[in-house]
Amino acid sequence: MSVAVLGGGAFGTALAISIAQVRPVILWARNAQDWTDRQSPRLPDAPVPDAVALTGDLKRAIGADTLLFAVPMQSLSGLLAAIPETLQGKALVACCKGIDLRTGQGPAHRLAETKPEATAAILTGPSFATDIARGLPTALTLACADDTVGQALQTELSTPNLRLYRSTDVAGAELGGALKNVIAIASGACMGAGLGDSARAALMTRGFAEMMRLALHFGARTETLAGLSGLGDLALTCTSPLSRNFRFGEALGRGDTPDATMTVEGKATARAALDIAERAGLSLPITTAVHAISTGQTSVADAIQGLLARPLKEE
Ligand SMILES: NC(=O)C1=CN([C@@H]2O[C@H](COP(=O)(O)OP(=O)(O)OC[C@H]3O[C@@H](n4cnc5c(N)ncnc54)[C@H](O)[C@@H]3O)[C@@H](O)[C@H]2O)C=CC1
Ligand SMILES: O=C(CO)COP(=O)(O)O
Repeated sequence: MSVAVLGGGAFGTALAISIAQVRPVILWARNAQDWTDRQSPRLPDAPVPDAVALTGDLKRAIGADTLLFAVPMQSLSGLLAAIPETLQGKALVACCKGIDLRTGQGPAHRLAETKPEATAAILTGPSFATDIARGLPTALTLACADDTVGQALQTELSTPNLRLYRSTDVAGAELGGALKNVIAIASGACMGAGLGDSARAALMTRGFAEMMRLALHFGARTETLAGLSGLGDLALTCTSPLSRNFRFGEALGRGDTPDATMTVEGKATARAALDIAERAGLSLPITTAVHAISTGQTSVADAIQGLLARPLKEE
């Protein structure tokens, strides 16, 4: 089975580097012609090996049997629109984290709705691209509703440093990976504002409660949220400055201007999560606060004060 990664950013490039250890892989980057020394502008110091066929030809890439979609969540529909071809019988693996603002769908559901002739899956979990590219041990969740396809993908995409755990809970994996980025912004804002580790622990814990509340409403399984794609990724992203969502929140907490060139999935995800929560009649106070600080509607100090002043309730 041939594999192609669509998206030459940090994560797509890192995945291609790792997969190239076990099989030839195509890496499609829309700006491949601008790369220097086979290095992604988004992942410097990690040249792709010769086992990676780097191309700017999308038609060549989608000829592979397994396609990994590693573009930012809000760009996924645009990429799919650039692929009018039928993808009959292929496996489409979403490698992005978020909720589509227009449809309220997670990435695997976007793939499934747009390309019903193919089988959709999602690859998500605690993994910095730089760690994967360096060959450091990483564990991810590979979720596919069709467990037979899931088993095949698990075998096909596991590498010496990429250990994949299989699940059939696509909704849970999608929402865990999406919502953890929102809480990571809150965690960064908390640390940037100097509120301390105890406050961060409270935000992570209550943020996980919001993740569970929303995900279980959409049929997710508790064990999925308590696994790599939920709690695992939450722990990683809320505690490391390698996280762009964390750094974005940290800058806001410090009163600095965040780096506008970074992909920060949690900003759009906060808005999208509030839209689906409102329709579901669910309260997400931390997500609400993150949206407010991310859009400049309130300061971090006022947002934290607002959370502390909420009516007392049972845990
Ligand atoms: N960077 C990381 O450590 C990890 C990232 N992810 C996820 O991977 C997804 C991609 O993020 P990164 O690679 O980190 O972002 P990035 O900012 O490093 O790269 C994004 C890439 O997507 C390309 N792109 C954007 N719109 C496109 C379009 N319409 N068509 C084709 N290419 C397009 C850009 O040119 C860029 O090369 C995100 O959802 C992120 O949450 C998941 C795990 C780890
Ligand atoms: O998803 C990631 C780690 O699992 C990458 O986190 P950031 O998008 O916050 O950099």
